[in-house]
Amino acid sequence: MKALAQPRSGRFSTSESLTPSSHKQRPPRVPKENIEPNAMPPESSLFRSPPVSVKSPSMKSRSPLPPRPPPSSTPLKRKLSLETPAENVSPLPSLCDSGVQVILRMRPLKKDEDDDGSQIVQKISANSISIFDHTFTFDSVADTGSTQHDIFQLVGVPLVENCLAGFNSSIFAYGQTGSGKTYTMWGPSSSLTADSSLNQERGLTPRVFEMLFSRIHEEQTNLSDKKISFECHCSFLEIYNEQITDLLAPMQKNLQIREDVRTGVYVDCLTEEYVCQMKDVIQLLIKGLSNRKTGATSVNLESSRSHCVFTCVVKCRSKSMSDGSNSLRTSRINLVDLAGSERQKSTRAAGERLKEAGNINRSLSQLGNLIYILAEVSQSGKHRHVPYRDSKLTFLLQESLGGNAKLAMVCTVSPSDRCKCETFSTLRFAQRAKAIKNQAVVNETTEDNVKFLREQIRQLKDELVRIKSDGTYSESNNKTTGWNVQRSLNLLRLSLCCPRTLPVVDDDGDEEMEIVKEGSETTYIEAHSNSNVEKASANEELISLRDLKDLNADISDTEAMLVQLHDSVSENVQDSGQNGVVACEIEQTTSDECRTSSKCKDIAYDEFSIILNMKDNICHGESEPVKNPTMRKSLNDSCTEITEESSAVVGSDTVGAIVQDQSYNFSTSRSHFSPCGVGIVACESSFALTSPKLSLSPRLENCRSLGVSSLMSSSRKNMSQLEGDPEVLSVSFAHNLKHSNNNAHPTQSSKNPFATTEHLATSLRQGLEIINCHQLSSSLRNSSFRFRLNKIDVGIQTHPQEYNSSEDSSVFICSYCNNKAPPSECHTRMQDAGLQIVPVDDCQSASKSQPVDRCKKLLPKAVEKVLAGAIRREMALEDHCAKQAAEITHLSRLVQQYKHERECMSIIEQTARIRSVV
Ligand SMILES: Nc1ncnc2c1ncn2[C@@H]1O[C@H](COP(=O)(O)OP(=O)(O)OP(=O)(O)O)[C@@H](O)[C@H]1O
Repeated sequence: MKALAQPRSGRFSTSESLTPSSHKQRPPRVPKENIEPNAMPPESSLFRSPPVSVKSPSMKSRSPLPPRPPPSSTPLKRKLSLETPAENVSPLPSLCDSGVQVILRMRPLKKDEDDDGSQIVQKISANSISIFDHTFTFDSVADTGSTQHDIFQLVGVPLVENCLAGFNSSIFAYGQTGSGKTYTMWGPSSSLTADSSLNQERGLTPRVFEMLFSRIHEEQTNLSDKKISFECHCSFLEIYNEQITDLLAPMQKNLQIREDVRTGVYVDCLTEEYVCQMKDVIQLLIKGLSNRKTGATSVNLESSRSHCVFTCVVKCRSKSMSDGSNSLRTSRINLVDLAGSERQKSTRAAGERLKEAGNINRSLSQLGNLIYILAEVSQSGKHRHVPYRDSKLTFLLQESLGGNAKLAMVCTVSPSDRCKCETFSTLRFAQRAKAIKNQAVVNETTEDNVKFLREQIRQLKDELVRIKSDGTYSESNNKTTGWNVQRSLNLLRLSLCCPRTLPVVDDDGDEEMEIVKEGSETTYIEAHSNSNVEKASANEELISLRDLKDLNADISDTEAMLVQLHDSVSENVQDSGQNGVVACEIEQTTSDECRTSSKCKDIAYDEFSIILNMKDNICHGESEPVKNPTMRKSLNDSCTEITEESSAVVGSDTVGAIVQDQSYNFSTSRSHFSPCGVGIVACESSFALTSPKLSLSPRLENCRSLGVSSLMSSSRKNMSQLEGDPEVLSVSFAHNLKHSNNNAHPTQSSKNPFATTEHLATSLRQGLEIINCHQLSSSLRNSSFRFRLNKIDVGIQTHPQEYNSSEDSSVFICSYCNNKAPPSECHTRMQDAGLQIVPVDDCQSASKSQPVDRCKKLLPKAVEKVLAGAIRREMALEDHCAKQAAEITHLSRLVQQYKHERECMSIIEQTARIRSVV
């Protein structure tokens, strides 16, 4: 059985609520109603709408509240905004923007409090009090002499009238323990007797129902032109230690709060009793209150230890005698007696009482927080997260707090000096509550509504048939129905685009809250999880979104890497200039020139040689005769540290290095391996560009903060030979990366996440193509790498086979003197030195102050370390990126499939909803 069902005709009769994404959305808040806070509701006007402010555009523009969607966005909304209460001709509910009515009630001093008879709280006018030179103003102040009848007149009568007019209405009693909340709401238990009408102490609730039944009878008698029937159903629950218990069936504990698109929030399995007379209500009150958790504290002998909510849903069906039109008004009354806040110091609670007190205070604090936020939103107009789901109380009563209900709050205080802290706290709470603006609507469905909705159903059915038949969507039909079939899809798109910060679809606090609490995906899920079907889809969606989120993060990382690589590739292309030789090539640039060349220096610092090239060279190197088996194994494993013994490398390539502003030049022989086995053995692969591997996407997260940049010396000419103009590729790549980055950025949205995903994949592919081109080119020609390791700037340069083949292969650069020398001679020298890589100006520097030995030791180790690490990373990244690429493809397919299913699902759901409404 459903209870606490919030009639939401004001919601669901708007087109907004007809969309799957908006069923939880609160009606947008509008400017403050221009009525006196304490103004009584309209004269008994069951079928006359209560005062409603007409929202003119100018009024809207002055609103401090969050901007609303344009009123003409949908037909239903348009009607809603144009409606005037006087005319009351619209089939749609009238709208009433109302502030919270706050009454301050002071209970008389108790005997034990009456030390000197002085009261710290003084009533200074009908609606204000003073306390220690502070003045607080509310809607009304009921001092110690006020009676139960006074309170009823202040809040009870308006509640009844509002209820009969079709508004949801709530009264909350808030205050510290022992301040008189229970007394105010129900009266003393002795007052709840069969003949309670004679008891002057009976509380607000019995008085309200007395009046309600009386007014119902009155309406049925007086309005002779209409046939009217009323139905009232009551439920009674308590929230004790964050668990809901049915007070009318106390065996039913730990009930769950659920939400329904049509009826709103309700408590599952809560007993609802039909009541038609006062006696019925009194019985329920007695039963419920006797089941409520109470306990004795030092402050209150019969302290309520739970929040309790008495709810009555009143349905009024009327049929006009003149034109035979039917209408249904549904309103809901919530009478809430909150547990009292208490300080352990004053109540000296212990054991179970202490635990209760903790829960009570926490729950009240969450309520206070929510009130604070709602007040701030109402006053500043700023959009904020409203944490309705922080507690059962706020979640259950969310409609009363800032939503579709008229709310009155009776704040009770003790005038005793002992309670000044709690009293101040209550006064501040009351002041904040006063600032909240609810937006109540008349919950009425008329025949015109039904006609309108029938027409919508017809159109939706047509749309559904059309989409089922050809899978297309008609925008024109969308305009006529006012319902956007693609909205859910757009939400998905937005979610996909901004997985970390989902868009707030409307100024609905609850949805916003989900964003903060559950994360972006959850928001979307929550917003769509009011049916099992939706939940199932939502779960799938969640999985997809999470996957995409992770994937996006990975792609972002990869892209960042690619951008860096691309930058350096571009730079390298520039540096290569016309001759295609890197600027720092040792053969063409002396070490001094390198040092003095700012360009060279800039490049040298914080840059690292291209990892991919190393990998490629290793692969190519395998086809070369391997004279050092140890090294070969090392290469193949790619992960082991290369030992110095295995570093007797000589190839036809030349390796240059710059160590701490010193340039070194090294010669290698083709018949040997380098210590790192990378980029030194010349390759013989073809220039022909085969399809590049998709997976290469270096990732530098563990790269010891090495700045990475490729300095491969591939000329434009070579690139063109490979495939197209490299610059064209580069530009395209850069453009794509930039574009992809923009789209992938969490705070930025894109219109098409599917395109984004594919776009990223495309960018990755293109980027990798370029890198591979460079790899290929560089491995064939020459390349130089530079990096910085432990404050050492290192550069490595390889010279291509062709280059060397053009030279006399028996002659290469001497690593000692930087002169061309016969290999045997140089080899001997290198062996003597015990190093494969030696300073280029070793001969010269030996005579200088620079300690040559130190450089000799330093360089190989540094190079080995970094290169071995680089190879390892590169291999891992290759696998990783291959997986990513596969994942992207898979997800793209899933998303496309989901898109179609979702569209169809939305239409089916909407049709079902409208059918159920009708
Ligand atoms: N306005 C009042 N006139 C006379 N007696 C009052 C008034 N308000 C409260 N009392 C008395 O004060 C005592 C405490 O009141 P009550 O139980 O209503 O406090 P409470 O705020 O509900 O406390 P708790 O939060 O602990 O349940 C009761 O004995 C009640 O009869």
